[in-house]
Amino acid sequence: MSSSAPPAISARAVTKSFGRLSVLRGMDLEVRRGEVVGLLGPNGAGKSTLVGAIAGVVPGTGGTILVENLDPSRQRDGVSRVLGVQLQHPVFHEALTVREILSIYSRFYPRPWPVADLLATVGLTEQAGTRSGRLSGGQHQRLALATALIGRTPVLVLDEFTAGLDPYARERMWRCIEHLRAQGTSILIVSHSMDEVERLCDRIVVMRSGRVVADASAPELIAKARTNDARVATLTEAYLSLTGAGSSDGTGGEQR
Ligand SMILES: Nc1ncnc2c1ncn2[C@@H]1O[C@H](COP(=O)(O)OP(=O)(O)OP(=O)(O)O)[C@@H](O)[C@H]1O
Repeated sequence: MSSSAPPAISARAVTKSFGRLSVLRGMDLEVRRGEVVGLLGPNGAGKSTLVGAIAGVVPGTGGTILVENLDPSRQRDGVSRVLGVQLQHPVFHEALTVREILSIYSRFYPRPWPVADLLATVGLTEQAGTRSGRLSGGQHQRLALATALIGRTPVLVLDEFTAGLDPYARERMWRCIEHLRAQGTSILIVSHSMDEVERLCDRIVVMRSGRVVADASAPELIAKARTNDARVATLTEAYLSLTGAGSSDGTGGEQR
């Protein structure tokens, strides 16, 4: 891809507060075209808030966000044509079947993934006629991923897309992402799985308390953490070292 092409996603100095809680505190993140980037951070660090801001569904966000040079807060229609998003807790109409939900989503895109093919890809063929309210947790998660993929958009943002999936389904989804990556799709993956980001991502952004604490490849992150602690040998150990071990103590926003 030409180096002059704008990034798939560019977030600069992004801020967001909920009342007195400052959740994003000058967050920077870039996903270049064709790149797969992982976003890691403790519970409450602000990852899903950033995903919502990129999707244009978090009002009152400061800083600059561009998706393929489009502003999600002002150019929602344009952004929705280039960006597929899986939110962390999507809600579907419980009375609609899996096939009906995907058929509705497919109408928003000019060249959607054929529903039957997509059902096979995410392993939901047998549940095509099942109402979404009757799906198991993992099946609901597969449906959520399918709604993000159906537009065959050049940019994807996936928020914990394999959470709750069995190992077989997880492997299947990882292969699907590898296939999309090979086709040049630009992807941001929010995850708590070190295996997942190590396997899929070219680069990993680690955030804490609404800011970036590291942005590098997995081997670079390990090397960086090792300069402070020579015992660091794995990505998990590097992550714990970079974010402060045992840091799931309200490590999200800070009161202003
Ligand atoms: N709509 C909202 N109103 C008030 N506070 C919110 C809202 N959405 C998120 N928050 C708060 O913002 C902080 C960051 O939440 P966010 O969901 O972005 O974290 P996260 O990094 O995605 O966490 P996790 O890993 O647990 O999914 C949390 O303290 C959360 O309670």
